[in-house]
Amino acid sequence: MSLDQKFEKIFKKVDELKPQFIDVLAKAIEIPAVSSDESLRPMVVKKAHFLADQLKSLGFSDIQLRELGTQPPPVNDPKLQLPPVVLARYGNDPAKKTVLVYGHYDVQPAAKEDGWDSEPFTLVVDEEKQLLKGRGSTDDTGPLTGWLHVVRSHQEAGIEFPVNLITCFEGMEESGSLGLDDLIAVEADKYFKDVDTVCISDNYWLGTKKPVLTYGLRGCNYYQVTINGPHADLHSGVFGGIIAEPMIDLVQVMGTLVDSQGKIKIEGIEEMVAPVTEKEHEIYEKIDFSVEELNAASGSNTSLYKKKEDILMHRWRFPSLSIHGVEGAFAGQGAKTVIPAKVVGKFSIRTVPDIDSEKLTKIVVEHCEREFAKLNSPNTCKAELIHDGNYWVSDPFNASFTAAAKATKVVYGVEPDLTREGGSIPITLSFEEKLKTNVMLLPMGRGDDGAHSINEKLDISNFVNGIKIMSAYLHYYAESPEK
Ligand SMILES: NCC(=O)N[C@@H](Cc1c[nH]cn1)C(=O)O
Ligand SMILES: [Zn+2]
Ligand SMILES: [Zn+2]
Repeated sequence: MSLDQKFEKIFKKVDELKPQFIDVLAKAIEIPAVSSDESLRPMVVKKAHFLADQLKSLGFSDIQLRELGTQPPPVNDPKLQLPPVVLARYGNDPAKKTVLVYGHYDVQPAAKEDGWDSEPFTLVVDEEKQLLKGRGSTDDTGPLTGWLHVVRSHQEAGIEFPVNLITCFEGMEESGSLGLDDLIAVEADKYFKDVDTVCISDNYWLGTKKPVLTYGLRGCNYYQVTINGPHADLHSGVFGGIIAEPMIDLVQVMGTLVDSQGKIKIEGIEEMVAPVTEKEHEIYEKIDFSVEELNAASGSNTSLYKKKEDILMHRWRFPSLSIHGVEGAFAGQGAKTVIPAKVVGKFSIRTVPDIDSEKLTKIVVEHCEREFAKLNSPNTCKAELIHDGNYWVSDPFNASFTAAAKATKVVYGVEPDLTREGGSIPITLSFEEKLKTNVMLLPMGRGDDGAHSINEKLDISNFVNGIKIMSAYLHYYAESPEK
């Protein structure tokens, strides 16, 4: 049977099975697997078991829920267990290539009060807009379950699976992939011994129309600054003006990190960024993107840059510093006259070549300490790294990218753009280095999916076509003469 004939059968099955695939996604999304919320850790574990059950019913073998030990500090509960990594195999034929598919089953926090139109952990199938709405729909439960549907479509279409598949599904990606590095190192010569390539579907098209393949990610170093003052929250009428307020100190320290144009004000970071090369400019010219698409995705007109090249460079190859929030501060409605006793400011820096993570942390911590010292406050200040994750840049013309480009052409009828991504998948570089294989990023969703935001969605066409691309990719990769 020719590849085209195989694709016809598989794609037909994907279309037929769409309602069942959506049903599996709905069940997975129902589990609020928020890795950053310690109280929800049992839910993250529950989702791991849900996936293991799905894999079992599909006939995967050697299914392991691998424990990673306790979560390292800073953490409230020092005995908090990390969620397990779900390892499984589908096929073990030495004559076939082996593809490791990575995805994460944990999600970002979400609450209706944040502004969602519906309950975030109840999948909404919007027939009118043809989209699936719910936390994790695009990041990353939708794409992760896509791999399971690839297997089922092959089974029901009666097409031999072209490769050996290994899953590595983790539950801490949104919290820095804690513990996974060590597991990959330990299993490099065991469970992952025969892996020829790694495919990750956990990012998005740049815009809304053109499919992309991704060959670069920024890293992410996440920090917290804790300012400790009085023993308890106090009445601002009784104590205001006569005690040193932690929140006043914190906003001053945080105010020295970045300006409103996005320029990082911490000395020593700019010097570590690799210079822009002449050749690089050509890359941006070819990419299909505009400021209008950025505005549409952000739902605003707040872009700091108007030119495509500036936007892409600042998303892909320059660092950025974002301020995320303050734990312990009054954040409700109304006018509570409180002086918070202890506040924890959270910010992260997206890192790029050639920023050294350890050096960056030293610079950041010293900067915060220096700025706090200037305040002459009797409060205490501690700045620390919560987690870091490496940036990654690859060759976009290896066998895996070539196979994915062919698969995209078969499904969408166009050559994908080759993009980098502003976001991070902390474990990507570890796979490349520890397994000595290449890694390819094959996004399923679109740039306006609202990952990490309210009303996160995945277009039904992206879900269905994504499963078809994943299927075709495995066939093209299996046929490729190189690894
Ligand atoms: N889809 C990838 C993603 O959202 N990654 C997170 C990873 C991360 C790092 N630190 C906290 N989360 C991202 O924010 O880019
Ligand atoms: Zn993700
Ligand atoms: Zn995410």
